[in-house]
Amino acid sequence: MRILALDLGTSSVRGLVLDTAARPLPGALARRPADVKIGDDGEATLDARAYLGALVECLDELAEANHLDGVDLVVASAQWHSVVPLDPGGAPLGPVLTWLDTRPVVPAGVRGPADADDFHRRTGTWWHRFYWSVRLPWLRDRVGAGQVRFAGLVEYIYGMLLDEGVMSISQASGTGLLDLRTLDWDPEACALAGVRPGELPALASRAWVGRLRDDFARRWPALRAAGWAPPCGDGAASNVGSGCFDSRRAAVTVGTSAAVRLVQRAPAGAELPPLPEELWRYRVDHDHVVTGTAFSGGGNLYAWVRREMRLPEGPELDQALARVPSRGGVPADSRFGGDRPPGLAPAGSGMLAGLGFNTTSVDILAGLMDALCAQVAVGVAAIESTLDESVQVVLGGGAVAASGWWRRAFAVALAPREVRHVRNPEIGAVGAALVAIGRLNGATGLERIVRTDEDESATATRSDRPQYPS
Ligand SMILES: Nc1ncnc2c1ncn2[C@@H]1O[C@H](COP(=O)(O)OP(=O)(O)OP(=O)(O)O)[C@@H](O)[C@H]1O
Ligand SMILES: O=C(O)[C@H](O)[C@@H](O)[C@H](O)[C@H](O)CO
Repeated sequence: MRILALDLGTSSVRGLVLDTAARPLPGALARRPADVKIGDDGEATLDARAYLGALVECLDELAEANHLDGVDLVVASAQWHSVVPLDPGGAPLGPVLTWLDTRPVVPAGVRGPADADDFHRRTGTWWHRFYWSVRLPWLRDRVGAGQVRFAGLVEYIYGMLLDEGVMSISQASGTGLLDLRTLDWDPEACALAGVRPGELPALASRAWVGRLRDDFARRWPALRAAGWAPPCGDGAASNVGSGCFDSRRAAVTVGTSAAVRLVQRAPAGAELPPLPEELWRYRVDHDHVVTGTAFSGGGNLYAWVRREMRLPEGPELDQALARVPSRGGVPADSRFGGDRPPGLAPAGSGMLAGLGFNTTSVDILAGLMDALCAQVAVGVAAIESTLDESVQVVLGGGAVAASGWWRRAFAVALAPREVRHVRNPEIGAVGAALVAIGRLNGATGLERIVRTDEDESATATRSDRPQYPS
């Protein structure tokens, strides 16, 4: 048995083939960049058709190299919170609003949830521009009077590729419209969203399995008989792929964006664990919740410095960074993309301070990376506030896989906690596979988790190493 894992990320779309234990098979990876359109007004959108096209190209590439042979399960780690308006035939009526889009505003004159604390406990979210309770009325105003339904990016894609389009419990929880205990749409959140029956995707049952539509099965015959599992929210998948699926370990993931989260068992219908007021909560699956805080600045900060300043690359960058101690970069505010909920700072809230004639692009990068470490440290403390003991922290994601300096800065910011690191940058894909095959017990499929102070040890195997340039 082989597993095809799709990673529907923000800066790229990837398809990877994994073995039965959810270990990536060497060389079986196809990747296409995704092009987020960023506007000065807070726009951050993706073109749905172009994104689907990029995924189709990834699968064509894997099929061409016969990597899809023997695949019988397809899983996906997909970005949470995105939304695209669709016409009744499933065609996009506009671009996909991503998590980074800060334009939606709460409508004037509308009273929010009757009991904001209870709303937060039930949905794990707030009445905030980030969630569908605010995004759908804003989008509806823009698409005009015709018939419309709403889907996330992955529901649009599955709707095009598969014989039946549904929304997984994990993806639905990222909308902010799901009651996390009953696993049904929350009536008050849906009323705030102004959503009518039939305008939201159907929720996938625990046993749901999708199949490729005939035209795509002809294109990729190796996938004709494969079952497609309900997609997992990328944050949830990243925790599981980092080996963090119980209260002992929190995952810090730095991909395009960043987050710190804790997975806990909470079967459907059971009472949920306590939720600190500054943290969100979503679902991994029918049996687990994930609680945490996220930041819009992550690997995109590195991408910005690289694009806008003369940042050295590869070993030259590593050597220049080695001269900057942790907390030695310029004082910085990394909120270039604005606040994530519950914060309200708009896009463009980043800041650099203490610049001098000797300041280099590397000092600026270090300051921005350190600023994120400090935000994450506050998040870890909030997560620990509901637990009896402090957590072990596992770092993962493409950006920390590529940057030893960032890993060491996290270890300093999170001390005295034990900080470990997953070398494999494909934690989302691995995690989505582990969730789909029900192996949330750590027995198999996880890349070796190493201590950050063992990072540069000569024991790293080729497949352990980051696949991104430094
Ligand atoms: N040397 C480096 N130092 C810091 N960040 C880096 C480095 N090299 C790459 N990155 C960043 O890593 C990010 C890519 O990570 P990853 O592939 O996990 O993201 P993604 O899956 O697209 O994002 P997300 O999961 O948030 O949607 C990019 O934002 C890139 O700028
Ligand atoms: O846990 C997380 O990582 C966040 O909650 C998500 O908001 C992701 O950042 C988003 O899906 C973009 O990838």
